[in-house]
Amino acid sequence: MTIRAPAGFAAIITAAGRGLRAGGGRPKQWQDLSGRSVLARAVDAFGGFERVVLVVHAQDMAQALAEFAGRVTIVTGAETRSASVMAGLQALEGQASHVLIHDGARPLVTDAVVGGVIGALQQGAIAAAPALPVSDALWRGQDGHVTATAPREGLFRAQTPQGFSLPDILAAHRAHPDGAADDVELALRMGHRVAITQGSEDNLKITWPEDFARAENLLGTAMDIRLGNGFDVHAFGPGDHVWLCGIQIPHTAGLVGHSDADVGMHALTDAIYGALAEGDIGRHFPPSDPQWKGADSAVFLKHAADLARARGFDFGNADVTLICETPKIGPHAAAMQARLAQIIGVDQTRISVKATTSEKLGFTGRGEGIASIATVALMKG
Ligand SMILES: Nc1ccn([C@@H]2O[C@H](COP(=O)(O)OP(=O)(O)OP(=O)(O)O)[C@@H](O)[C@H]2O)c(=O)n1
Ligand SMILES: C[C@](O)(CO)[C@H](O)COP(=O)(O)O
Repeated sequence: MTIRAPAGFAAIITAAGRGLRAGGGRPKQWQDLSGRSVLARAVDAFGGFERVVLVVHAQDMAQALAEFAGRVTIVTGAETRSASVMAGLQALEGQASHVLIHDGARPLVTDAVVGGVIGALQQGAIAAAPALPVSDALWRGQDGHVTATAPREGLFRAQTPQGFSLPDILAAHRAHPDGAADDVELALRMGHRVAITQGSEDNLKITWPEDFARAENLLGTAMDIRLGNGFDVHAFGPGDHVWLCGIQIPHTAGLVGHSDADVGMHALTDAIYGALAEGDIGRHFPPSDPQWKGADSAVFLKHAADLARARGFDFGNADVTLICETPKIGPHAAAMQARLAQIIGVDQTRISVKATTSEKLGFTGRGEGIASIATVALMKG
């Protein structure tokens, strides 16, 4: 159910930010959240409003028109959130009595939250906005240490949509072109009383990469299971040891590579990137970059594992197979499993390392190098 707004109530949805803190290939509001974009979910929440103005970045205008034309009025935003809001307000001037201003980055706003703001405005408030009381202790900190505590009584975490009488918030923006963190701050600067309405823990603002996983959990979407595979080969060359799955093994040859040439760890790292649709090691650690010359491949594996966790995934299991005639892997397999488990941060029982020969066939059979294949399962939900 989408709440039906009273006549004269309009909405502005701000979506012109670049989402730098959230990362990803494109701004957070355009990224997928369980099958629909963050922004599509935010826009849907205001489907019961007669007028909705969507503020987007100039670079996103084509996509916005393709996705939302006909449902909302689309205008171009500006450098700051306040300036983007101002662009939306100008588009609404004279066309509504009240406006609710909402972050396009808050996709899970509920009817109850929107209804609370509308209700307060209908009862005569010039401004009303949802918030939640701060429930954790508050500290000041510096250099990773607590320097002081701060009282939390009377403190709230501000959310959106923030609702206003349209002429009053327009006047506030015109009087303060320097902007503010949010629109309530501008209303306060004008001396308006702002009613606090009930916020919701579900109404999170997607800000950091891990917020996508939080939002997906709140949506209660089905478990997301990802499988990835990786394959790698390194040739033998001069040397007296090889690195395999993080363990140094004395050998009659070394493995040739830009990094430490740990073929097992590379295959596993690529399997994780594959499960995340994040390319391969070369994309994240280009071989053309001299800083990775001779690098410990644990750096690559840890990066991939951290990326999976940042996306909200836990490790189901990983299975690595080394393909070579020599050296013998069996005596080292347990140590390899332990080392891989340590780097990824999982119990050893979830990591398998095994080996096979290729029956003297092919390049591994001729002892020219070592190949490895790996499979990983990631789970979320
Ligand atoms: N110039 C801007 C900046 C922000 N916003 C919007 O305001 C909301 C809240 O801003 P924020 O979470 O800070 O988004 P970004 O500015 O995109 O994030 P970041 O600071 O991480 O780059 C978002 O929906 C964002 O798209 C906007 O319309 N115009
Ligand atoms: C408007 C807002 O979402 C209210 O909590 C918040 O002020 C936006 O802050 P940001 O620093 O632009 O993310």
